[in-house]
Amino acid sequence: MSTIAAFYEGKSILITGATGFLGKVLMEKLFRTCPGLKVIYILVRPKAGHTLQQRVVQILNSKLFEKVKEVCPNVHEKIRAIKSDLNHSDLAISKEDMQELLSCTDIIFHCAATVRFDDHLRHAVQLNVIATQKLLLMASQMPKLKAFIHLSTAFSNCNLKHIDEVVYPCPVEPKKIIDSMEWLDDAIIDEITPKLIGDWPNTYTYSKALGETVVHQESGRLNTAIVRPSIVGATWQEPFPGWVDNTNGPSGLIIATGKGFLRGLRATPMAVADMIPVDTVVNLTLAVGWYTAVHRPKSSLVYHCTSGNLNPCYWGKIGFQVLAVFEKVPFEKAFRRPNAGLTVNTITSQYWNAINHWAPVILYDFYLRLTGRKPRMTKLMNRILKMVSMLEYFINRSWEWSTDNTEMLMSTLTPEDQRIFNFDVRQLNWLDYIENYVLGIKKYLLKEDMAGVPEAKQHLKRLRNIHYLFNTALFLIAWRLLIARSQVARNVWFFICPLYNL
Ligand SMILES: CCCCCCCCCCCCCCCCCCCCCCCCCCCC(=O)SCCNC(=O)CCNC(=O)[C@H](O)C(C)(C)COP(=O)(O)OP(=O)(O)OC[C@H]1O[C@@H](n2cnc3c(N)ncnc32)[C@H](O)[C@@H]1OP(=O)(O)O
Ligand SMILES: NC(=O)C1=CN([C@@H]2O[C@H](COP(=O)(O)OP(=O)(O)OC[C@H]3O[C@@H](n4cnc5c(N)ncnc54)[C@H](OP(=O)(O)O)[C@@H]3O)[C@@H](O)[C@H]2O)C=CC1
Repeated sequence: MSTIAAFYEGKSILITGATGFLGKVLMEKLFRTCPGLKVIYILVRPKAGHTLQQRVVQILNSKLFEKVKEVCPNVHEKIRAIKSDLNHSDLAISKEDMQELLSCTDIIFHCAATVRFDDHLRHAVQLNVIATQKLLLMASQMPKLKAFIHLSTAFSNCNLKHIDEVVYPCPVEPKKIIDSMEWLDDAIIDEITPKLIGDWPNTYTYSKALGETVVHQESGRLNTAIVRPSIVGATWQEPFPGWVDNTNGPSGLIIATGKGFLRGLRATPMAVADMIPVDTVVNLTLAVGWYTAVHRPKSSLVYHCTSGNLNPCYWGKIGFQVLAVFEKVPFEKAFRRPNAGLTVNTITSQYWNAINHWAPVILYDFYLRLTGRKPRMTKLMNRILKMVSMLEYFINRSWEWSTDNTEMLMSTLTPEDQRIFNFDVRQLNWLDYIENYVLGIKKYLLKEDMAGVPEAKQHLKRLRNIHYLFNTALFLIAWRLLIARSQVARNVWFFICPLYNL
């Protein structure tokens, strides 16, 4: 039997962020491979008019959990949703629930976070730093606790080029930042945010760095570990390839490209695209949970869950493959034919924005207005270009992450655990992975049926014809204007015309 699965047998596990992208895959894998676990507590907040129970049922009824139901039919009995809001100063957990958590929890996986790049610093600090601190305080009162595993990001030190598996000191102590958030008003925070975050590109990466420091400071008293994934993408293998359920990171850009809105990106084709499949992150995280609890390393360890140094892929290659998949399996109802380019040149990128991004949507919105409909394309384009501008930082640079701890952990696993909890990215075939990723976006995010592919191809043919017609009309108008204004153009025209009459 798998050593890791045996370890989780009979354990009570607390997961934060279980309703998120990574949290769902973590829960799924735990239930599927460790059905002997006692209970998974999840901290959930009611959201969008859905109660806790409704949110749990929604997750368990999703496609992601189909295999779990076969292996662990009583899964709903093993999941216990605890009402909590991590934005709240006391995490808004009831006294009874708190009592149960304190006395029963064996392991904590802290995944909850705000991953928005443009979040207000106050909110980012509240969730990614203060809530982490509160959870650590809770953890310190848990007599049975064996390990506290904190999910961070490989980009928490993206101000450095080479990043080791250590917690780097922050320029300002987290405590000082937390204190200042209490008395500064939003406007002042807005003003000082750029100075505070310094070399970090956004409040997300900055607050995650502070969060790590908070975990590190507690590591003397608690058995902690930090997992740092890079850009998390769709599942590679488990429970099936290509599963994804949000538009963060590459997914949003792939949709925008496939639907024909995004026609160019300011990106460096030879920059390393350090993506990592979500199931790989989950496998490493579960192995880290086991190792930290059983081997109790003397100091708290950081694990890089990255692909660049073991099996590098590049944005140019990913871009080509994404477009190649669109040729075979296009998305439905595209606005324009998917065709995009990468450039490192800012002027070219601005030109593309004007001609390829703004001009078509402005024209289309004008047409919608003329036909009495509500214009909507300029708003959408604004959102896409905002997303692109936020991601540009990450697609124009390469980082080097050392992975000594992660490789050490891999060598510690039994061959069976290396297979069941596989996090060896050297085995990943990028072209296959990207193909499944794009198909996964189509199926699970856009909910498009493969039966609609012939119609989608037909639609693209119609768009191509419209494109040719439009270009021909544009050329004729331009030529006509030129002839009217230039003697040279008229001479060329009269020279060519007789040739046509021959
Ligand atoms: C030699 C040259 C060869 C050239 C070949 C040619 C190749 C060209 C082809 C190109 C093909 C495409 C290639 C893909 C490459 C992709 C590159 C991707 C780069 C990714 C880098 C990521 C770096 C991450 C580093 C850190 C990792 C982490 O640790 S954290 C996780 C990452 N976090 C995020 O990604 C969050 C980022 N998002 C945000 O911060 C915000 O969303 C926002 C600021 C961007 C936008 O905020 P806004 O308030 O405007 O919108 P929001 O509230 O978020 O959304 C509103 C609703 O709209 C939906 N939405 C958003 N985007 C899309 C979309 N694109 N498509 C569809 N729908 C979208 C969103 O879901 C919301 O819907 P509701 O929830 O229903 O309201
Ligand atoms: N996705 C990625 O590319 C990467 C992610 N990571 C890290 O992995 C972790 C998980 O990320 P991911 O799953 O992608 O993020 P998601 O945005 O998908 O999930 C975030 C989770 O946090 C929960 N949460 C947010 N605010 C609160 C709150 N106030 N109270 C209770 N719960 C809250 C969300 O709950 P709700 O459903 O109620 O909103 C959700 O479950 C994060 O720590 C992130 O930093 C690291 C590297 C890359």
